Amino acid sequence: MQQIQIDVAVVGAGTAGLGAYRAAKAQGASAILIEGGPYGTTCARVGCMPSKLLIAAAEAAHQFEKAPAFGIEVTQAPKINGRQVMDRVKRERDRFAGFVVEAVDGIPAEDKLRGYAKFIDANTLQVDEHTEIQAKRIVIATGSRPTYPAPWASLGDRLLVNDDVFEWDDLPESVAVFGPGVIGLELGQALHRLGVRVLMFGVGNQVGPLTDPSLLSYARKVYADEFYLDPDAKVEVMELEGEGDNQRVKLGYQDKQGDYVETHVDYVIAATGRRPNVDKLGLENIDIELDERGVPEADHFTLQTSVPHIFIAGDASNQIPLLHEAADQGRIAGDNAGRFPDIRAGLRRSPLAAVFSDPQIAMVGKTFKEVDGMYSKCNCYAVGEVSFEDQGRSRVMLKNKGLLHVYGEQGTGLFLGAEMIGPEAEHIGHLLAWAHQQKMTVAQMLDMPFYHPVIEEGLRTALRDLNAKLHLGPAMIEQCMECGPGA
Ligand SMILES: Cc1cc2nc3c(=O)[nH]c(=O)nc-3n(C[C@H](O)[C@H](O)[C@H](O)COP(=O)(O)OP(=O)(O)OC[C@H]3O[C@@H](n4cnc5c(N)ncnc54)[C@H](O)[C@@H]3O)c2cc1C
Ligand SMILES: NC(=O)c1ccc[n+]([C@@H]2O[C@H](COP(=O)([O-])OP(=O)(O)OC[C@H]3O[C@@H](n4cnc5c(N)ncnc54)[C@H](O)[C@@H]3O)[C@@H](O)[C@H]2O)c1
Repeated sequence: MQQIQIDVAVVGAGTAGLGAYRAAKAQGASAILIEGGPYGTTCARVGCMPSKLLIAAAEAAHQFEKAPAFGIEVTQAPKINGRQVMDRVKRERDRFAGFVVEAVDGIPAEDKLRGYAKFIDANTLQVDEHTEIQAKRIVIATGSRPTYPAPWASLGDRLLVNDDVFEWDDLPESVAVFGPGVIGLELGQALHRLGVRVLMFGVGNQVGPLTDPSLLSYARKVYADEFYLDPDAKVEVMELEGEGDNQRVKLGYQDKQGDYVETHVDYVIAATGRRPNVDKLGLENIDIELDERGVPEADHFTLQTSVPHIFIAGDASNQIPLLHEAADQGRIAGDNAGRFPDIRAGLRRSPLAAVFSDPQIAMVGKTFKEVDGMYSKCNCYAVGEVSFEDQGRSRVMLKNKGLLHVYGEQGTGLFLGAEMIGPEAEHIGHLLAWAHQQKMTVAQMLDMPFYHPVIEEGLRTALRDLNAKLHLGPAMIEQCMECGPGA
């Protein structure tokens, strides 16, 4: 067995691991990057980028459906060429992943090791059967993987996860998507718009990451108006039928009226959540504090675990499984592993998440659930609201579906957070996150410029409503003419 002695070992060469490696090296430490799977990162290979490529194709197809409402006749139904759709998705995906692989190629060979690492003790990692590493400090950056109920595995290759979808050469005729969370909504709606028959099933009425009851019920309706979505489904039968190319998945479920329905789909896509890749790391060999999911507990600002020289970053940390968070956490964990024991608190930005469904969803700062949990006893928060159904620019563009709630603190007028389902939520979410990180009050946000006619005028309406409800500004004027028509 090869023996290696190193200052910092980074386990996992995804977004968090690459950042951790660079940050540790920048501190002058010797470092090694260990990767068991393919280089290229989850985000570029099977996550953010291919999903957005599929959505982009779906949006192009959807324009034809919207055109008649503007008076533009579409005389022939658009032909969606599934092979060409998937070809572009994979070609562009490979280009993005290729950039990452090129960056990894630029890392000196002696700093890279292929294979799966596991802990032998708190300073020793074994990589496959070929190498033992003695590391003074270790960063766990092993990412996450899809999780689904074990019995579903009996569906064999008719059960898919996101990774499999992006390997398709052609689009199937039909799929059942389980889990109307972030991945399910994005993939399911895109496939529907690309002509695939989509049935989407959830549990407990949850849709996307929303926690605000009004927005949740809006979301349930708006997506269900477009494709079959039952967020609290009762699926009684899910089994394989037929052989070879004729094989299908038979589904038996109670529809929303309570009637039993039987149907067949080509594939079941499990989008029922992800679990951190820490279960095969040999954590039982080290005395480390774990949370209820078996993930090492870590300080939010330093990413240090209960074992001082072990840090954790990215999806593996079970904190906020998003790309920009993985990048930030990787940098902080690597920097601290490099400079150990003189560790520093890193910058943790205001929470921001976006779902690229249509309408989009954005979550900023504290969620409704968090705000309500912290402030409801003293009755010291208020909610400002705008509906995008009558909002000027949204109506102009026929994107007038959605609702925005902004939360503020009574007394101080501090902006606490927001949940949104609606047009351009990815951009409104950024404005709100920047304001949140600057710790702005609602009044300060209202002092900022708003152009006309733009969707952001809807945000201004919600902020004015909030300011009034916080008793810090005048009551809302129903038809505010100086605000601009439809603002
Ligand atoms: C379909 C989908 C869409 C997404 N869309 C978005 C989006 O639009 N925006 C966004 O912000 N986020 C999105 N995400 C989330 C984002 O992709 C992840 O948060 C991010 O990629 C996590 O990075 P990471 O470095 O923690 O993990 P990864 O990039 O997965 O890296 C972990 C690496 O560790 C390796 N590894 C695991 N165990 C071991 C071991 N024992 N030894 C050695 N190596 C090991 C793995 O092979 C992997 O390469 C999406 C995710 C999915 C699945
Ligand atoms: N746009 C983005 O930023 C983006 C896109 C995709 C993924 N991601 C990241 O990936 C993470 C994982 O996404 P995800 O969609 O897998 O998880 P998720 O937690 O967002 O959604 C899982 C959904 O599955 C449902 N569910 C659980 N068990 C079920 C069952 N047996 N049957 C039917 N439904 C069931 C849950 O109620 C939930 O709605 C997200 O939290 C997000 O951080 C981000």
